Amino acid sequence: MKITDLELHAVGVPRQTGFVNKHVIVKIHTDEGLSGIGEMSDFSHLPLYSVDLHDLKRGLLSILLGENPFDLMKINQKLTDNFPETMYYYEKGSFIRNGIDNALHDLCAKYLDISVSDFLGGRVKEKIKVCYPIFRHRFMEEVEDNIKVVRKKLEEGFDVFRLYVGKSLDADEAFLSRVKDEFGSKVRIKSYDFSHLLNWKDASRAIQRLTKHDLGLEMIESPAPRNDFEGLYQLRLKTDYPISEHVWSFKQQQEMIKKDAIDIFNISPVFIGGLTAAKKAAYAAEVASKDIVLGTTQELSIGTAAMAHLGCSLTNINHTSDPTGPELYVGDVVKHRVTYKDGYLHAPDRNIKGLGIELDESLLAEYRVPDLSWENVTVHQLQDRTADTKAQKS
Ligand SMILES: O=C(O)[C@@H](O)[C@H](O)[C@H](O)[C@@H](O)C(=O)O
Ligand SMILES: [Mg+2]
Ligand SMILES: [Mg+2]
Repeated sequence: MKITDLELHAVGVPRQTGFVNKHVIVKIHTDEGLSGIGEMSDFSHLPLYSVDLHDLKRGLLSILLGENPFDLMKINQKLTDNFPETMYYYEKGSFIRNGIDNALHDLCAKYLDISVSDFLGGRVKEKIKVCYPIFRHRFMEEVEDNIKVVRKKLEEGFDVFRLYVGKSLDADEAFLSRVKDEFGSKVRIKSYDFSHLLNWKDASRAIQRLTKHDLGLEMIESPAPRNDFEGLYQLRLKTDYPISEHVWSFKQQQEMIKKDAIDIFNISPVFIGGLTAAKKAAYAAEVASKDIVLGTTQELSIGTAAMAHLGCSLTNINHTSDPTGPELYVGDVVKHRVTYKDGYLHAPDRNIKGLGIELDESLLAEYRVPDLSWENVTVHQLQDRTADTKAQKS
């Protein structure tokens, strides 16, 4: 089987909050008549530059044309040579590699007439416990709106949430005590995510305040600037709560292992550049005796299905994971979205080959946007994933 062509389609899909995220849907065609689909998820993160899709397609074709999709290691090596790791969380090269690697997995599994999880090594489970995100409070008046989100999602079966914190600790605390008063033990908040906004000493003081409201806290995420391994290590000594951090390069993962800087690796294919790379990061974590959690950029259904296949094939996910994109977006580009039930992400039926997800061409056309260019967005909108333009005073 040889790769003969590639299609890249940019789509803009709004979230329930009104915030629009741009993704790229990938199709890889072969001389066997088989095609694979993938997703380069959520380009709507800082830094403010955009990828030119015509250029990208030309470059990727120069890497992929004529290759056998089963040569995953060779192709991934070529991709990494051309879209190298940069030690930056939201590096767009990783999103690009991920979309291609997703589609290659879909293609190879379809060719073999098996599901992607069987291609990845089989299943250890059928579903993954996940949590719904509560985006960062900037103002006290946002607390009641977020309580409404908890109320609604609890009715839909989500009993675990994670909370982005660190901009208004008063509001963070008010939210936590409201959750406790209204929902008691029916709701858990599994992590506080500082998103690298604070230095470790400020984060340490914030952790002291926020952990007074422990509602089932499993981890504290990104409580130091990116790549501040020493800061993470210092924090780890100061708190009994496990510290988690995203993995965005193998060098960074190596430094975190060497420094014993964290307890839990947050692994998502999009940030490390594909299923192949994510598997490697998960195995590295296992060798280093660290836990893992499946992270997210909030993918659409294709990206989420890829993660569900991966997650169900790994033996060392021992924390509530994060992928809930299809629950956040108002639409999708597939015939049937991935399934969430009782707070679990279910892997697509194992009897369906490939990713088990079918593109819907009319939805693809409906959400298509001409390119990945930026509309008017502010830094706080990008950091806090909100359509609200009201800025903080300080
Ligand atoms: O755990 C995280 O840090 C998040 O999922 C973070 O990456 C978010 O900004 C996410 O990517 C989103 O788009 O909401
Ligand atoms: Mg995070
Ligand atoms: Mg994202």
